Amino acid sequence: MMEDKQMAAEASIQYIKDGMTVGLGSGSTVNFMLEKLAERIKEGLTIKGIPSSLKTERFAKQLGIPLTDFSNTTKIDIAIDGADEVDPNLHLLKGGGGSLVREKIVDQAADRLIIIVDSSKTVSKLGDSPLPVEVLPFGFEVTTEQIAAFGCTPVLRKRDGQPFVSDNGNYIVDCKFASIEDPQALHEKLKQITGVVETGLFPQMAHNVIIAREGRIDILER
Ligand SMILES: O=C(CO)[C@H](O)[C@H](O)COP(=O)(O)O
Repeated sequence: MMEDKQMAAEASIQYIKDGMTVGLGSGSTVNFMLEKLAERIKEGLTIKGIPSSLKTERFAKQLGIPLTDFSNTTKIDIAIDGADEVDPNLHLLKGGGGSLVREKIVDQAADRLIIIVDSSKTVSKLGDSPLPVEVLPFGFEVTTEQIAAFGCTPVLRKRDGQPFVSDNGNYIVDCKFASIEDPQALHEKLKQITGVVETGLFPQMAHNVIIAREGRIDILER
């Protein structure tokens, strides 16, 4: 049986039309979307993708999806991306895969952002998972203390015992808050810290969220 992530991913393909520039998100759910998109392209669909991570870029190239970049166009018709948490207002928490900065640039450039998730990602309030925050490596110790002052427990993300390094050469601090009452306000506060590059809070950005739950699809609209 098709898993829910794949089902949500495939349901997003209907929104992609001939001639579009498509923002390609990151993560395992997006990878299912890329596989289906590659099939449509082989059947004759003409699109160009702008990837939001080096991983997505590599996989899209492997699948034969034509790519472009912001040096050719700054207009994205539609972006399709995953998320780690989605609340009832369609605010998102992202960055579990560490691609939040490029994802936000791509998602914000899109006329329409479609999020694809399985039902495990739906929450009544954001903050069950730690909030990923991308920080400059220089002075990350200071930046992390300043982030903690907003009421969370920050943990520097590591891989093989070393700091995880994002596609942009930065670190990620995973910040566990008791709960996130106002995602926009928290995002704005964190962004005021000089060493913070970007937060994984994406409030008021998704136009649609496609949720697959035990083989059934729900499409939420903002
Ligand atoms: O924000 C992300 C990466 O930075 C991903 O979209 C998010 O982690 C969802 O991943 P998956 O589809 O593998 O569950």
